[in-house]
Amino acid sequence: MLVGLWTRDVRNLEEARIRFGSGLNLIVGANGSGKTSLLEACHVLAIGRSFRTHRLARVARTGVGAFSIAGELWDSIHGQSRAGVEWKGQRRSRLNGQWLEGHWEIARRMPLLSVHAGSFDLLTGAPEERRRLLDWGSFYLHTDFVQQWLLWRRAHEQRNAALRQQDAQAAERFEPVAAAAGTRLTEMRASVVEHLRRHLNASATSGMRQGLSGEIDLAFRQGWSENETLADAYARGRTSDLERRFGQSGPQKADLEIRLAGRPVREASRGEQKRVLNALVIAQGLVLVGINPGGGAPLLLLDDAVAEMDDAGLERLIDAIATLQWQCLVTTVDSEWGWRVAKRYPGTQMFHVKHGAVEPQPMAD
Ligand SMILES: Nc1ncnc2c1ncn2[C@@H]1O[C@H](COP(=O)(O)OP(=O)(O)OP(=O)(O)O)[C@@H](O)[C@H]1O
Repeated sequence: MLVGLWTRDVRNLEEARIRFGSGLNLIVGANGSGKTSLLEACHVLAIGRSFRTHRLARVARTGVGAFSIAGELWDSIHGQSRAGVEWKGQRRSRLNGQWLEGHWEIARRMPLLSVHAGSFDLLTGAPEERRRLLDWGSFYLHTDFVQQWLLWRRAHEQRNAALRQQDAQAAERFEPVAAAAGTRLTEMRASVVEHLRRHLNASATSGMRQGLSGEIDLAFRQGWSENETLADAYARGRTSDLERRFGQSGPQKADLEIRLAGRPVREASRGEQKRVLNALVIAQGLVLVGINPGGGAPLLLLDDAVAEMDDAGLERLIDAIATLQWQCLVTTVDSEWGWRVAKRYPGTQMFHVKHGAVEPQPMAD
């Protein structure tokens, strides 16, 4: 749970200090006030990346060239932790006063899920987006994920470098490690698909699926022929890989096919896609909770919740989150909608954002 957040020089937010509630937190403000920037700060703190840009430099307030974000976290395994991330030409992360090598340790203590304008890329964009979903799940489900992923990526890049240099012997030398780590990585990804598939059809997502023309189904493509091992795929493809100067099969080619009513979800309507996204995000959260009951509940970020969804769809999503008792930050320009939600779910916290300043809103009786 994200108990408190402090940010400096994140986009138009000069400085913000917030104590969040453990349930629904509504962030209300006009267009351009800084609502998405606040969610972006949470995302950077949790994952070390933004959901709006690959370049953290862009997150820093124009003219400043640096930003800092700190959070007070709580989970049932570690108790209270203090996490921080700052950027000044490069990213540095720290946990409980110690500088970290990467950002993994914070991600583990702050599992986060988000739905925002870019989330549609998961359904309609490049396979990379869906591989990221599979790797996200593998990270939480399997303790050897980081080790195997780093092993595979290094061996894969070394093999590709050898292919570029037309050195068949060197390429072959990296294949055993790439095949072993790549096979394990693929097993983990397949297990995530199984978990997601099960939760997608669970009762917790039934509200999100209501009104859809059929079932949501997932099919995993591992990145090479199902009829051979990865070691065999590397060996069989080596001559052709040398001609092309890069490896054509392996985990870097994996994809997840998402189908609605038997058709690729990219052909579904925007409203249907939004429901599929919402069902997927709840399924992801259930995967986390399933690993660590009681301690693994995610922080959910919903940017511009009212956009692109009918009232019934939105109501069912908020209902599901409230029932599951997950912490959730929801932004909206619609303060009337915000007050309605706050009235319906006791314990909801409300914040108002105006010209980059965030203020808690006292709740009406
Ligand atoms: N690096 C930056 N430095 C300063 N301001 C920035 C930076 N990047 C974006 N902005 C500005 O910050 C403001 C807040 O943007 P943000 O996307 O957070 O608004 P929002 O409240 O989510 O708006 P909307 O409701 O329209 O989505 C915008 O005016 C934007 O132009």
